[in-house]
Amino acid sequence: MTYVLQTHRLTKTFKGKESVSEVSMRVKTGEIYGFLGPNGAGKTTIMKMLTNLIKPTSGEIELFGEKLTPTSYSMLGRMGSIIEYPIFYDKLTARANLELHCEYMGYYNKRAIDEALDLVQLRGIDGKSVKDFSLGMKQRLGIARAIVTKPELLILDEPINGLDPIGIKEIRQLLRILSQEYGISILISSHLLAEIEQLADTIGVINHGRLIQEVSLKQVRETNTEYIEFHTNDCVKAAYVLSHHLNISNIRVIGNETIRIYDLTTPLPQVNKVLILNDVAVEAIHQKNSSLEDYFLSLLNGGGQSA
Ligand SMILES: Nc1ncnc2c1ncn2[C@@H]1O[C@H](COP(=O)(O)OP(=O)(O)OP(=O)(O)O)[C@@H](O)[C@H]1O
Repeated sequence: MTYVLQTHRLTKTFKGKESVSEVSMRVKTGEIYGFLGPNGAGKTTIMKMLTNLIKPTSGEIELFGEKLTPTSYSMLGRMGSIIEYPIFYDKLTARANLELHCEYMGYYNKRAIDEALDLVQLRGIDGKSVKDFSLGMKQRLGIARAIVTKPELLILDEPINGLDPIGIKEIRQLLRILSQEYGISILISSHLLAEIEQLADTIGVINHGRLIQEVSLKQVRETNTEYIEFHTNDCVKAAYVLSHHLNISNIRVIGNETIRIYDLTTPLPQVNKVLILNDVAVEAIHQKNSSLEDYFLSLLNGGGQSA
């Protein structure tokens, strides 16, 4: 397994307050990694450090297997990014903006601009001034600018924020093409699970500057589709009985009185019986379907610890 990007205890402090705290994340080469967290969680700050726009207070960043330093210019040339809102020279045309960017990056390949414009479906209107572009068109032009120099890694900060459903679908399709057909690794952030769950291979959940969880979506889907839930006044004892008498380890304790069992190999009546036989008071035991949303919400709300 190779990683295109890794951070080691990455931390950023602004005026004595930690906005990013000891984040150690790993993005596999070729995957789409979704950064999920509410506004203010620290996503943009991390992305700014990854692209050398701001300097970490402590910790390390490794890109393409090498440590990022303030002078890693060649490494930055292997990345494309949109951090916060993409800014253009408004009076210039879309094509002129891309030409300027290529010049700035020292990248000279006449065909690359046409290819990037084709990919984001702006080829026919690339002679228009950017000031006449809609938000969706600007986002697509931002992606064209990020990919025109043929990067191996794309870093996109909320690229679908503010777009209508059609615009969101277009960007999603485009990112899938970039990943699957061009083999570009992508790190994308969003505060909405629905926006990235259809796209990402791995999700890193971030809240209050900390990486709470890094999981493969496939794994989450497999383990969180169905579960048995019950209430009890002794979660510790219940967890012990489940583990030692029924050999069930995939459980989640929610708050003080609720337990979820994600391993459904033992039928509900049997679970109930064994708990009662071992003097665990069980209330309202039932089988439920969980959604990905429940799973991530419980992480963000601080509830749930894997036993
Ligand atoms: N230059 C700065 N000076 C002081 N505080 C900052 C600065 N940049 C970011 N912060 C703070 O760091 C925290 C994380 O902000 P950040 O923008 O990284 O979050 P985010 O997850 O990207 O959220 P959003 O989606 O709203 O941008 C916030 O509390 C923010 O106020």
